[in-house]
Amino acid sequence: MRGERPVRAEQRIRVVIVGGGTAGWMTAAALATLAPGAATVHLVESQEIGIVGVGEATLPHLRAFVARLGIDEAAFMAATHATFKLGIEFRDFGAIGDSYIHPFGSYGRPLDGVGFHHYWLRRHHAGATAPIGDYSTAVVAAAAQRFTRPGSDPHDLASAFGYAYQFDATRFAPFLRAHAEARGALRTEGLVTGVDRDADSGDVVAITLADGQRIEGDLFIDCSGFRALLIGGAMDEAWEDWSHWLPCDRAVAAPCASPAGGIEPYTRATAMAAGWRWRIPLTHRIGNGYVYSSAHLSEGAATDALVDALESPPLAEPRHLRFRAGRRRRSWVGNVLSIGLASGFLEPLESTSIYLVQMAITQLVEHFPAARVTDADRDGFNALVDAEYDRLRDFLILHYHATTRDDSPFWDHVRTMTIPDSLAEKMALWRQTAQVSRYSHGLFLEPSWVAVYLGQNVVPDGWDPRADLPDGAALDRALAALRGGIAAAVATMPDHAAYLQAAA
Ligand SMILES: Cc1cc2nc3c(=O)[nH]c(=O)nc-3n(C[C@H](O)[C@H](O)[C@H](O)COP(=O)(O)OP(=O)(O)OC[C@H]3O[C@@H](n4cnc5c(N)ncnc54)[C@H](O)[C@@H]3O)c2cc1C
Repeated sequence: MRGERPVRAEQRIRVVIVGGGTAGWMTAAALATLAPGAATVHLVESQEIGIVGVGEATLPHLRAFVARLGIDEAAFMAATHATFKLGIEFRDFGAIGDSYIHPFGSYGRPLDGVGFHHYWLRRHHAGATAPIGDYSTAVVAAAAQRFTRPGSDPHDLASAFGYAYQFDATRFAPFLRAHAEARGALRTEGLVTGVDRDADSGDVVAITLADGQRIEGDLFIDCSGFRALLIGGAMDEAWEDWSHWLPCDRAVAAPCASPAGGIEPYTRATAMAAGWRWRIPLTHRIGNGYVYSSAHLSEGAATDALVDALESPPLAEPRHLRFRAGRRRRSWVGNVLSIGLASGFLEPLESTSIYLVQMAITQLVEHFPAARVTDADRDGFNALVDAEYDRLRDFLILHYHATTRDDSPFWDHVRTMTIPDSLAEKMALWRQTAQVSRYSHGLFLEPSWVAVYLGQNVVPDGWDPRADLPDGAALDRALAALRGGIAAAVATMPDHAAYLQAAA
């Protein structure tokens, strides 16, 4: 599998996956479903070690994964106690008391090729008070706790949004396991204790387990989580550390009972003294956690702050997790490819980890060697993974850096720290021209950046001059009609909790 060495033409490629968390079973399910003629799949996991098992909020892309694997959405949602998600509400980030929703979907509609937010900025600077969220169907529906699946006409305002899921992460991997095993994936329970490498090529040829079993393969996928047994251990691939920009390195998590009333179709992130707290409503409980910087807060104080903030007593002992922001210098080295926490970690502020797993799997399936793996395949894969990680890193840093908070050492640090040049350039472009750096693929396109910039009070003084062309009164009427149309469309949507019940 290395360089130009042909793979064994007479057989399917033997894929060995180390790790049975979300990353491992997503990979196994995808390969068993999408490449059954090309690969055999053998997954090794150790229940003694267990899985991270947090990761309850997702992005709309997961729907495509579920659909492509032929998974029935209703069955998947029932098995994982899932709710629908229209975006993330950020509280207290730009300043204490502030709140905005980063929606899955656009604001308004572009007019004559000019983005809607330019028109909004023009009217905002003229004194108009309606927040930009009033022009997003996802924001208005989320705030009203209403939900329906979008229709197929993208020009219809009522359909101008996407949705994702909030689910019980401990149930996702077992659900996918059943799917993968039904399609021929093999599973072995055991602790990996050794890795055999070819002396000449450096490729991994086999892993050995504590009970002496030896499992050979052609392609090894490291889904061993933070342990990174193959990519970090055997291949010793360097780690690029980003903790100077993203200092949160701990989390404490605890579920609590759902309050009476509705179920919010959105995740909430509330800024705290030394990080932020998530709140994720599922059908049977609320998931909560405090992501914090251990340089600024002790474990005990973080736990107390989380428990104090819960709506009801915790349903389980608080769980403590440790991590570091960053990524492997290369995710695919030789015949070892890392997916999930083994390849990198970005805190869950924008629910990006499972997306990154999915993106890597999609690339793997697309690059899946028909006959041989070339350096170009590996380089192409690594370049895409790097680009995604680097852009997400900048997007997350923006949430911290774009603040006026000076109420704790943590917020003083992130407000005043030196940010990556790539983010400084993006912010300068926005401030000067109200333009968002464009890229054609990947995560978080223009509306997402607009949501966070405006939500955190980074408001440019100018806008695209073409937005000055329409007559002011006519523009006001058009904006009012848009708001009214969205409000009317949302008013016809069912209550989210009732919709879930009807769909169950
Ligand atoms: C606090 C926190 C909150 C998060 N929230 C979100 C979120 O809201 N949304 C989101 O998308 N993501 C979130 N994530 C990330 C998400 O949890 C992970 O991306 C996802 O669970 C994938 O984990 P994994 O499969 O890579 O690793 P793990 O779940 O750690 O699985 C590792 C596997 O490797 C196995 N293993 C390890 N060593 C050995 C060995 N020696 N022998 C055999 N097996 C071994 C383990 O048994 C396990 O099966 C969050 C992460 C954290 C830490």
